[in-house]
Amino acid sequence: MGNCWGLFRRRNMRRHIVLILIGLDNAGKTKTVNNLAGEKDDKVLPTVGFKAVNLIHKDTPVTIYDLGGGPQFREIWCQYYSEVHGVIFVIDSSDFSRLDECKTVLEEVLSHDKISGKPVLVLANKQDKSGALDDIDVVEKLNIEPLVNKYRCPTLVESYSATPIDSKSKKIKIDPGLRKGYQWLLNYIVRRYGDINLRVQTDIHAELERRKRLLNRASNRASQTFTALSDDIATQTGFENPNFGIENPKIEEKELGSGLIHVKPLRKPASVDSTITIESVESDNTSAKPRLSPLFGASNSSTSETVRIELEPRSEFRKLSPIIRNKDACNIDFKNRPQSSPTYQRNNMLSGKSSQERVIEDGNRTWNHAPTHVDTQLGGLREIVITERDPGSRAASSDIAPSCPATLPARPASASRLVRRQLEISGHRRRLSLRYMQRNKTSPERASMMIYEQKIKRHMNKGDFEKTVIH
Ligand SMILES: Nc1nc2c(ncn2[C@@H]2O[C@H](COP(=O)(O)OP(=O)(O)OP(=O)(O)O)[C@@H](O)[C@H]2O)c(=O)[nH]1
Ligand SMILES: [Mg+2]
Repeated sequence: MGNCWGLFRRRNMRRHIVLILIGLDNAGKTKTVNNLAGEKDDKVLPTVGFKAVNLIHKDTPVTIYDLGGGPQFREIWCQYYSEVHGVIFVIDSSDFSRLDECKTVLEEVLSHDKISGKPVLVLANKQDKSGALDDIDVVEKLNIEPLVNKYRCPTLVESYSATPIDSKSKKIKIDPGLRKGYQWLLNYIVRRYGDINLRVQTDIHAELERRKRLLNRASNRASQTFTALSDDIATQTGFENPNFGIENPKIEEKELGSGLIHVKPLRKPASVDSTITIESVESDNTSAKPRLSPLFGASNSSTSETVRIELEPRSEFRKLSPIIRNKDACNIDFKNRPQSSPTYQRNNMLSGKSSQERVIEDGNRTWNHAPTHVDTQLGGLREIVITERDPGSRAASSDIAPSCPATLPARPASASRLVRRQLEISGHRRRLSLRYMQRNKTSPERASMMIYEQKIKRHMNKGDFEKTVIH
């Protein structure tokens, strides 16, 4: 029974020997492997990259990787080290000028942690050339003995010639030295196949894991870049155009503050969250970078007004606005900043003294007590009120206020156009544009409002605003 089990195991144990064939360029590696494969080659060309040759040794498949020996190809040798059971290192024993280079390269190979301890066959090729070093000379010149001892590599050095002596003979002759060395290497591996193969499989697994980690890291980087890129694209192709020029800046002062702006997302957000960005630029300098929002920063404008922005529909408002809605309120504005805000403190200093009440009519509804903020320190800050749309007046509020010029279409295509139009109407010296951005729900910035300053971006969170009811 024990014998049957052993036979069964032996039959089912699939051996596959993998060898690597390396050495300096022009050493005769390809010629050697062709010789082993029984291929007659009159002329061989330098190997670019690698070539895999499949042979059979006593029913065991053998794969030999013939790698290019040029300096540019030596870097890829190590990519094969983990999966090989043994090494064939070929030397041109007639080329004395490259013996030092050869010695350095051999040490680099043997010292590699995926090679150390594996069997190595050193072949001293081109014995047919006069003055070629034989195997003993090669051992001496390349200092092979201490080298292989140091890296615990079982090694055999054989001299041979890859060019058959009888070149006219049709039958391929394998040099006895080559045959002997090759047989020794394969027999050594077969005898210790279990141990060597265990090491090979472990090394392959480790290498695969390493490559997987690298790939994951690379794909993470790629997705981050993609997210950043798509955000950028969303910003650039959303609804705003920071360099939009005001076509008709000469508008009567009396029209200031008139009109109602409807802000609506281009696409209804489904699985993504949304952020609105408000920014302003000087209208008389279209190439200027966006400056601090007139909501929160200094303004050179001497005018003061209220720009109303209506968001619709009501259910979308939370998604769109960074402001928390009051439980019982239906109107929300930006005017109350947190108490820590310098603007808020300045407002308090001026509390009510400079603020006026203004009534703005949109034709259907009257906006009472919409406070216009005048901040002397800020040089006439324009106040922007974002108001939730009254659901009862959906149809009416979808129209532009009658006080707007008649040339305007009933529903402009985008929020930025609406805002620009509002500013054109008001003749404001500064331009405001709205950005509609979609962000992944998991993004921590999903409910933030970006205020653009000259060079830096400031993120305003929900907590930066207070809810207010406008009666
Ligand atoms: N005289 C002689 N020439 C040989 C022998 N073996 C190879 N050559 C010649 O040496 C040259 C290089 O042989 P290759 O087999 O291409 O050498 P290689 O090591 O594969 O070179 P790379 O692919 O560039 O790394 C060829 O011109 C061969 O004909 C040999 O035993 N004797
Ligand atoms: Mg070659």
